[in-house]
Amino acid sequence: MTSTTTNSDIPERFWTGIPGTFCSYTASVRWAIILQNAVDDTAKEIEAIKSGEVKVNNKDLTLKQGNAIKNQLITLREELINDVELRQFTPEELAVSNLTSFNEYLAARKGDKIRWNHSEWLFCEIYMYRRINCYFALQSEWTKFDIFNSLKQSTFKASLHGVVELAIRYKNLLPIWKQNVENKDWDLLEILFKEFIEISLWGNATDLSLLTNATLDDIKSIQGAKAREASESKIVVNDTKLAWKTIVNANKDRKGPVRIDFVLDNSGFELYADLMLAGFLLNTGLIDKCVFHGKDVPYMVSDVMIKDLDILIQDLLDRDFFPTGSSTTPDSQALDLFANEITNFRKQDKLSIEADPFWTNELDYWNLDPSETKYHGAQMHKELSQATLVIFKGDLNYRKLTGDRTWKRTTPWKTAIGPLAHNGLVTLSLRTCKADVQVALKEGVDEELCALWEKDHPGKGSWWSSSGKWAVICFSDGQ
Ligand SMILES: O=P(O)(O)OC[C@H]1O[C@](O)(CO)[C@@H](O)[C@@H]1O
Ligand SMILES: [Mg+2]
Ligand SMILES: [Mn+2]
Repeated sequence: MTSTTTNSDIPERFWTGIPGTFCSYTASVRWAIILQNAVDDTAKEIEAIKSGEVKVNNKDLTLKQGNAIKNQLITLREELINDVELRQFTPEELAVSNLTSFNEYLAARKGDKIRWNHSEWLFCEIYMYRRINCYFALQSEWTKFDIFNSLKQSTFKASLHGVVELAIRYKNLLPIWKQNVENKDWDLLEILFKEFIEISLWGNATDLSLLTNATLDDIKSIQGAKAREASESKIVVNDTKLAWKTIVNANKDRKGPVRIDFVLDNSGFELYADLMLAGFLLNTGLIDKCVFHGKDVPYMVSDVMIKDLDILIQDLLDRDFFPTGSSTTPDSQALDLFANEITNFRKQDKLSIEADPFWTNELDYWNLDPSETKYHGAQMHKELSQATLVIFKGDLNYRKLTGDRTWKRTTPWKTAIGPLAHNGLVTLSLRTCKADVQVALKEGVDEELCALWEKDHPGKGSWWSSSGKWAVICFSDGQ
């Protein structure tokens, strides 16, 4: 595993005890809120079962188990608030979930007395979601219950405006895409690639200003460029052109099927935006196959599980979920068309979704390398090596790519991603910035944005990178 960084100059990871960081704020404030929401949503499910609104096989047992889970979550929240030492997973928890790597981590640091507010952020945050998941996995009537599903669904439902906008744009562009399969207008395709990359990038923002009812001419017009310029100004590192070149080269000297993999982030609108990008790439013939990598357990509140793709398609076809009038209205037809497109892609095996345990353990992506043979790092590296390009979505993936370390913010991307810079994977990180870690900035950019953010957030200027208001698009050719 050749890496451009030697051990000595690899900085510490972000630590929940560093005062004044977004990381310590997350540990001391936000996690307790996330846990309280889980308690509340469990209580709501229990009430719905009691009232008969939710039908279950064995009502008494389900209610008894539900109350046990609710009390365990309340206790976990108290542990967090009392900043107790993190315990190992028990043998019965290990029996239902892949968690040995977490116990190894804790055993190796026994002396450090790892506590909630005294731990590496990356490990501790993921550990918390695994602790939550164990409570459900250990109760026979709750093993398939996704405690975050109601939040995932309510957020997606609220995205109606953006969902319809995108579906109509897709329907309008489809004929143009199909015309480009044989003789490609590469300039046009590049403009559309940039547009759909930005749609996927900003996935969780539903007010996609790019998506006014712009016609194709608008996109190519000055006005379109102005709209794109506005949103591009928030992208402080932008390697889109390098990713585009990779796709063009793969098309021009086709040595076999062209495949793009997505290491997914959030379900709902972000997954929907990812499907739009996949639809563009598949319908123009730029790629033959798209592989989505989701999570095997509920994770980071909103991350995609395989069942969430099925639910998304059902939601698009459900006139109650998205009230777009009768099935003959233009909006309903656009949603139905898109849902059927995705269903057909899956039937034709042009789109598949998988969920390996690697994506929900605490290992950072420096372990996405042939050298990691214990927890599927090598296996996933082999799997992703079949792709022309691997797109990593969102902030947590970015934190795992960079090891969530306290790098100088001008650290080159290829330094921050360690072995991934040289182990053959061609990668693109599409990240809305929601954490302290930030690299690959040009000289002066961080100072400028810190000063800007400081104005309205005294003492927290550097939290601009945790605000979700800026984004980065970072490419590595893996060579
Ligand atoms: O869904 P995303 O973009 O990965 O964001 C998840 C991020 O949200 C946070 O919880 C915000 O702090 C981070 O811990 C995490 O990296
Ligand atoms: Mg996420
Ligand atoms: Mn996200």
